[in-house]
Amino acid sequence: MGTIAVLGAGKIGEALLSGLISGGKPAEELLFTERHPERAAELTERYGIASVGVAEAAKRAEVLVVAVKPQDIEPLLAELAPLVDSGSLVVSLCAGLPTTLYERKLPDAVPVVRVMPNTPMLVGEAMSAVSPGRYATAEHVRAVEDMLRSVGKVVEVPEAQQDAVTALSGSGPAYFFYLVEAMIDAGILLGLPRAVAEQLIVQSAVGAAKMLAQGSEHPVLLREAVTSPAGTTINAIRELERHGVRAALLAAIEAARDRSVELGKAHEA
Ligand SMILES: NC(=O)C1=CN([C@@H]2O[C@H](COP(=O)(O)OP(=O)(O)OC[C@H]3O[C@@H](n4cnc5c(N)ncnc54)[C@H](OP(=O)(O)O)[C@@H]3O)[C@@H](O)[C@H]2O)C=CC1
Ligand SMILES: O=C(O)[C@@H]1CCC=N1
Repeated sequence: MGTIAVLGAGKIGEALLSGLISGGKPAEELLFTERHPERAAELTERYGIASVGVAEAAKRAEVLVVAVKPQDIEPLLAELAPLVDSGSLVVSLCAGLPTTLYERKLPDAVPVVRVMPNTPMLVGEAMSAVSPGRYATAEHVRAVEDMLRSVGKVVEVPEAQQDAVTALSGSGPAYFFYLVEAMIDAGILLGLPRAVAEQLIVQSAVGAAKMLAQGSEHPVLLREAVTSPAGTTINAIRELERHGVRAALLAAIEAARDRSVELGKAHEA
């Protein structure tokens, strides 16, 4: 894949640029657009990547990655429409926005691939789900998957599943950070120094994640192995069940899915 331009270098845009650089992509083959000059200068200084306008991005890049908030999509598509054609490749990272929105607002036959990544791209551990739009060929999908594989893992899903994916893995890192934050607070409650509580919980999270990633045992078995008869863990599990933590997670992720659907509906014709 040649030059990639990220349109909107905020949190996820920067995570992608940073991950691609760490994955070996030369800075000369990356571009970004950004509406705040100070932010643009900061990113150029940090990664050596040039900031350009949308017109130059469309002219120089083979792949245009849209990473603006869904609320900002309409003016960007209006700007892009006269600049792209069927030889371009547009990749959307935006929660909720269907490929049909792009196909409606851009000229005929512009290929669009919808992707839901997550911020662990920054450390080469993203989980990304990819869905081709109407005009995207297998070759386009392969190119996008190759790009995403350099910053983590990739699955292809039917586009109808993207709102669920967004709620699960797009937002997923936030749930783990929230859990870690709450567990560190518990350490403070029990009288541990914050730095010690942080180290204990972060390393426990890393260890648990590595065991899960190995995939040799189901999470239920891994949890059971920690839960000794008449021991400490079962007392904690009883409290988690009593406070409805499992039901809270189901409801939380369903609410995130509903918001993704709503973001897409806001741009229906
Ligand atoms: N953050 C995450 O974990 C994930 C985010 N996403 C998706 O990625 C997209 C971006 O999210 P996130 O990075 O969190 O949001 P941010 O607000 O951090 O980033 C978006 C950036 O785009 C800028 N921008 C808006 N319009 C334009 C434009 N026309 N030209 C150039 N820059 C523009 C914004 O400027 P300004 O600051 O002025 O608004 C902002 O800097 C969203 O659609 C989101 O759904 C997907 C997966 C994960
Ligand atoms: O919160 C959001 O809307 C974005 C999409 C997935 C993660 N962050």
